[in-house]
Amino acid sequence: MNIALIAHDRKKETMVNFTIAYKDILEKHNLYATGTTGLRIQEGSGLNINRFLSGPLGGDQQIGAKIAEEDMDLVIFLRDALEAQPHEPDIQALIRLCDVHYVPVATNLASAEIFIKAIERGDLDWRSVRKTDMFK
Ligand SMILES: O=C(CO)COP(=O)(O)O
Repeated sequence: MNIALIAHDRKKETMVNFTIAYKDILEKHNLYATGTTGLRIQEGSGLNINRFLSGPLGGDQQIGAKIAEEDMDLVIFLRDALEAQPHEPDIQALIRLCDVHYVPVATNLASAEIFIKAIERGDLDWRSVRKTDMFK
């Protein structure tokens, strides 16, 4: 399964700790991240991450493109809801595309933990069916 991991600056430590805590699950999947988040995860957890550009430089849009192409199965986006981001339109666009394409998206740690356990149980296995059938 393809999983995107994104965190705003004040949530990056939480993201790193999350990936360390769930490394045994995450390492079975293809992991993608925006630039700085990906670097921090790699350094902190040792997980292998496919890194895009930093968010403000277009990384959210690059992940959005994968969502639009039905090539992303889960997005964990630990947003900072208390600080304005210069690239807010990109963030909104990414989340909008998750809704358009039925991609589960967790925007805080509590929902991220539920999704990661759901993946382990196989609750998101329907994604592979959608990928092959829906956009033929
Ligand atoms: O800004 C981001 C998401 O909107 C994250 O980008 P970085 O991972 O490069 O900090």
